[in-house]
Amino acid sequence: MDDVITIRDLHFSYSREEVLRGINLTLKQGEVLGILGPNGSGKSTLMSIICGIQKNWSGSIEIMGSPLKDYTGKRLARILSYIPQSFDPSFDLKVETIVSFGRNPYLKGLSGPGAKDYEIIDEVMELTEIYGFKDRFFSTLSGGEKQRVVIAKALAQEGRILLMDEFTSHLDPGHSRKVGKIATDLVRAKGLSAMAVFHDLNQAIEMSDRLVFMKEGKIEALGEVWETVNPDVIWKVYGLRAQIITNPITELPLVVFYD
Ligand SMILES: Nc1ncnc2c1ncn2[C@@H]1O[C@H](COP(=O)(O)OP(=O)(O)OP(=O)(O)O)[C@@H](O)[C@H]1O
Repeated sequence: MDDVITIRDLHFSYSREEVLRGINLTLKQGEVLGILGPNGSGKSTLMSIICGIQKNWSGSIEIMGSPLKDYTGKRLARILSYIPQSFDPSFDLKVETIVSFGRNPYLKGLSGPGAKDYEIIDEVMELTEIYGFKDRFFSTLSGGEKQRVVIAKALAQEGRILLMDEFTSHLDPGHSRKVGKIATDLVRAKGLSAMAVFHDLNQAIEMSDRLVFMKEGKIEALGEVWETVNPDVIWKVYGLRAQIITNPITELPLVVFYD
């Protein structure tokens, strides 16, 4: 498998204290890489560096074989789609308009989206089950509905790499599974690659090919699910005692906490 993102010795600090302290990891073509770790361990910071929001980092990051620092914003946006934890537009806009922003990296000059763009916009709104309220204003939606709009916008961007930061955390269990599955099925069907931050360990196990456990800006464990999910790692990372059993349906690890 080729690597679509390669990160070597990444360091970053917002002020004096380092938040990322020597991160080494790769995202392989076609995989979902789940990122786990307690609050403040640096997961969102890592995502925001990869998608070009945070700048003053040191180390090396290559995306599709080119240094991240060589990308323009528009070129990066055609490759990377970022789904943040929350999205707060400064103006209240209709759902369809927000989803259509996903097509911006493809538009020329001041021209708006064309027929082909609208085909894609409609398709992703159907997929994420928001088509029914495409003419409503964003501010009138529930938290979970808003999150589905943000996911649709990212899908409309058609990046080869999806970066998803706790992207199902506002969703009810039904939509969380459904939207999670849409994203991972899409990654697999279209040969995309994804990095996704999770807090729910069992959801991360189900959705990911490999897992990264972060703690205090460092990687504690990295590898396939059965290699990384064990009581020692969970104790070190979260300070929680857990037993790992085999999920009788998926045959994947199932984490049961007993603290
Ligand atoms: N804009 C900022 N300015 C200063 N410090 C920040 C800023 N954003 C994050 N931090 C700090 O950086 C550290 C890592 O934060 P980050 O948001 O990356 O963690 P996280 O693992 O994503 O946490 P969570 O699970 O709570 O979302 C934390 O100590 C946080 O307080």
